[in-house]
Amino acid sequence: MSTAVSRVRFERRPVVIVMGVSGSGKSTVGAALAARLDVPFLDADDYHPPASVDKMSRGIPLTDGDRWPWLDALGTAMRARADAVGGVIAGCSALKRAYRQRLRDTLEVPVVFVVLDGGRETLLARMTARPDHYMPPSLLDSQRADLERPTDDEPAVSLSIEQDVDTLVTEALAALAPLTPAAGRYR
Ligand SMILES: Nc1ncnc2c1ncn2[C@@H]1O[C@H](COP(=O)(O)OP(=O)(O)OP(=O)(O)O)[C@@H](O)[C@H]1O
Ligand SMILES: O=C(O)[C@H](O)[C@@H](O)[C@H](O)[C@H](O)CO
Repeated sequence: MSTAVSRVRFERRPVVIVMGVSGSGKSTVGAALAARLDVPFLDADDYHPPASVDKMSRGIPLTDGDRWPWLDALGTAMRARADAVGGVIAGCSALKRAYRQRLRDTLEVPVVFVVLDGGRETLLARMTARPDHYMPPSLLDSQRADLERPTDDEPAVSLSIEQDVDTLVTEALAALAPLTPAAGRYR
């Protein structure tokens, strides 16, 4: 857990971005965490324009220029949920520090990044086994090259993906609980 995360106090309920490279489990862990916290889950995959999905499915990595409007669309949608419901979880690669800062600037409320971190072999195996996803395993190395892990001054909790989903959710809940007002705690 970073020093910065211990200073976060959620206003009502958790506002969290589950981040990591493709295949790290953002959609799976993010949705399970949101269900436990009883907050909406937004999958960043749903915010890409068709041209970006087409690009990735042809094995071409996205550029910063492709990603800025996508990050802004996701951040705006998260902000609306945070305002309406008090909390929200998103699954978003958020690979670079500047992307995370852009999301934080759009959100304007405290957010914690839950980083799903793991080795190339595990990631490749999970991407290869996954049926019907537009993201080809050939893009894993560019994802890993783009990844800038959060530093201590960013509000982030890092978890190892070499554990089952239930364990990851339990660990994330344990990290988030002290930051959450009692009335907003999960059921
Ligand atoms: N901790 C885990 N243990 C075992 N399998 C997992 C775990 N987390 C995710 N998986 C599986 O690995 C695959 C990738 O997970 P998922 O699609 O959630 O990743 P993702 O980060 O959202 O990927 P992408 O960014 O490419 O959409 C899925 O088939 C999922 O069921
Ligand atoms: O920033 C990016 O390159 C993209 O967000 C990718 O990470 C994909 O969207 C996702 O991982 C595949 O589903």
